[in-house]
Amino acid sequence: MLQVDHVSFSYDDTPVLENINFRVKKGEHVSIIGESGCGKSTLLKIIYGLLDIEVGEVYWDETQILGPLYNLVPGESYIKYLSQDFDLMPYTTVFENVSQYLSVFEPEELNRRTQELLQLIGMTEKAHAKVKHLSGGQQQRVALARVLAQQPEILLLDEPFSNIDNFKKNTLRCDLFTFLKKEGITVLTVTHDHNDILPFADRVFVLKDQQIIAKETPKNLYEHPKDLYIASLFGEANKIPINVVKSYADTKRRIIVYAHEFRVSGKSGLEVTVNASYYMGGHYMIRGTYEDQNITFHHHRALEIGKTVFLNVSIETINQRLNL
Ligand SMILES: Nc1ncnc2c1ncn2[C@@H]1O[C@H](COP(=O)(O)OP(=O)(O)OP(=O)(O)O)[C@@H](O)[C@H]1O
Repeated sequence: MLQVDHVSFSYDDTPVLENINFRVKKGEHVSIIGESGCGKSTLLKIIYGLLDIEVGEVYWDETQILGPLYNLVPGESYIKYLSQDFDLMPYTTVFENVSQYLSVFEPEELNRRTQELLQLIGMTEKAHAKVKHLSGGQQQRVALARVLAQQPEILLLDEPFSNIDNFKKNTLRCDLFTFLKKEGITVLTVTHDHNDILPFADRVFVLKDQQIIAKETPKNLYEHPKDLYIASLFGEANKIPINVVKSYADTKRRIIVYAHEFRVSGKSGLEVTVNASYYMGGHYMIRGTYEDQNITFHHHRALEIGKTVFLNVSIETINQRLNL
């Protein structure tokens, strides 16, 4: 089990993390999300032992993970950190990069394991290409296979698909997260992309103002976001009074509604003046105003600027947000 107890950290005099506490079970997959600059990468670096913490402790089972003051070479064999800096051997081949840490005394196993990992990252055909001739996205995939070849017990991934195009990303993330579960590897993934989180994470930790403000399953977090900050990590979201979309509701409570949950209707609901329509492929994203509040919603066609429309929300969505 990974145990992070009362961890606080500052860069010089700027506090970044304050009293962070959590446990991650063996084989669990946790996503760490939050706005840019909130300290996600810093947290991974602390767990890997790249930074010295002023307060708190990090343990993997019985072993304390210490920073560079106490441990000059970070990264014990049980833990691997895949950062934006891929740490590859550019003048050798993809195969050599991936197999470097496998035993040469078991050539068949070395070959089998390397081929398995090359297949996982979709690079079998590039096995004999030199790494320096690969694109950024291909190098990122090789870096991933290289850390997996070292069979870590815990894997820290910092934006693991940031350089990879959508076409490859969907297959890769599905194959990778299935592989990690099968191998029982504990994973912490820092990401901005909710497609990395919703289908794959067991739990999501949300960082804000130096603290973890939520530790939930992806489904709970998405369906019952505590505030707009959390909802906005999953897409465009709005906070509106219930009684405006359901006139019979005698409550002034406000709920969060994702942009795709609004329906445009004839004459009752949230009265919105349209300011702009943006083509998004499968739908238009419409920006408008209700009283002085900005509202974003989806619609199947563009709407005229200045037009007034009424938005409704289904009773199922309202009940879900109210936890009924
Ligand atoms: N080496 C450093 N020295 C000083 N400040 C730093 C250093 N590294 C990061 N910071 C600052 O610490 C804060 C947290 O940075 P961090 O990289 O952990 O954020 P993040 O949540 O991973 O951001 P992003 O999502 O943009 O990658 C930021 O304000 C950043 O500017």
